[in-house]
Amino acid sequence: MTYADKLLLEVSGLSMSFGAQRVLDGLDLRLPPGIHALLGPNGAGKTTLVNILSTLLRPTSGRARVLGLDTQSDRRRLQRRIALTGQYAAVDEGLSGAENLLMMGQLFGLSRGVSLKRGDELLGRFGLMPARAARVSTYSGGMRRKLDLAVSLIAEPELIFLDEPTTGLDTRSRQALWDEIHRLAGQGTSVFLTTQYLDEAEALAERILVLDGGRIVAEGTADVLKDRVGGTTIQLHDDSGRLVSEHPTDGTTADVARTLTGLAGRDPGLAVTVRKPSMDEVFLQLTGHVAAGHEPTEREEAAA
Ligand SMILES: Nc1ncnc2c1ncn2[C@@H]1O[C@H](COP(=O)(O)OP(=O)(O)OP(=O)(O)O)[C@@H](O)[C@H]1O
Repeated sequence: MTYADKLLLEVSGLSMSFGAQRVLDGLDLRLPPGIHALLGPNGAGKTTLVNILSTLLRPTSGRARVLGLDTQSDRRRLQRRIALTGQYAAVDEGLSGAENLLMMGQLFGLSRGVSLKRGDELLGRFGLMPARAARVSTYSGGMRRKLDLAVSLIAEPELIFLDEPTTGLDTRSRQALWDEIHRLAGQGTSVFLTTQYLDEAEALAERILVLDGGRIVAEGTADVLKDRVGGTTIQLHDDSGRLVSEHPTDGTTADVARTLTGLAGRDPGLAVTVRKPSMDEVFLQLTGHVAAGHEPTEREEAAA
């Protein structure tokens, strides 16, 4: 097995333009198997990248290998090993949930019996058993999204692309999807998801990629990205909550104790907080603008 075979994704010099608009601008990426989140604001090019990686779209230039296969020349072979769940549920409205799963299972070469069995397992896992025989046209948005995910999992892909999987879902459905993504990862399926939500990227992904201006502007674990933006600090506040001073720390008990010993003599009455920058602050620092759906805090406005 070559090194490239062990990589989940390998992208070099990838660019995509629509007319005069350059959406991706010479992207380079090498990712191992695992859960990866592509984070970026509206229009950053997340869907465009996912569509290229999942073979739906041909890049203007550059190349991408997924699971060791070229997205253009090995298109067919690659399509059998990946699944894509889009922002808009792509299931047949006229069929029931069970029929959609049966159809997709058979399309992927599974027998009728196996398709039905696996389909019912998936319906159960997503809490859709009561709606098993109901037409999808009667499903709520959240139910459709879950069915969409179930449909893309029936062939047990090695890699699943989830394009903004929880956009528009209520908190409970969102949590159910998060749980399912963790479960998938636990059984060895890799996940490449896009999101505009920092908390989602932080909760799910081992590695976060920040896409902005057609390029990956940062890459790493949530902790690594937070460290790039100044890391952990000890903050001291007075009675009225005003920030009096802020001191860098590595966050360990030894370092916090040492720092506080020095400070306690000077300001014995102040309140202490040990604080890591939020993913929102990280996003602002890395891209120069706030993330979608986020009201900037005073602190972030000051930082901008
Ligand atoms: N087929 C297309 N033809 C022309 N322009 C396109 C096409 N697809 C995408 N674009 C443009 O490319 C840019 C990036 O779009 P894309 O959907 O990849 O962004 P995104 O990061 O997924 O955004 P969102 O979070 O809003 O889904 C946008 O300005 C969009 O209008």
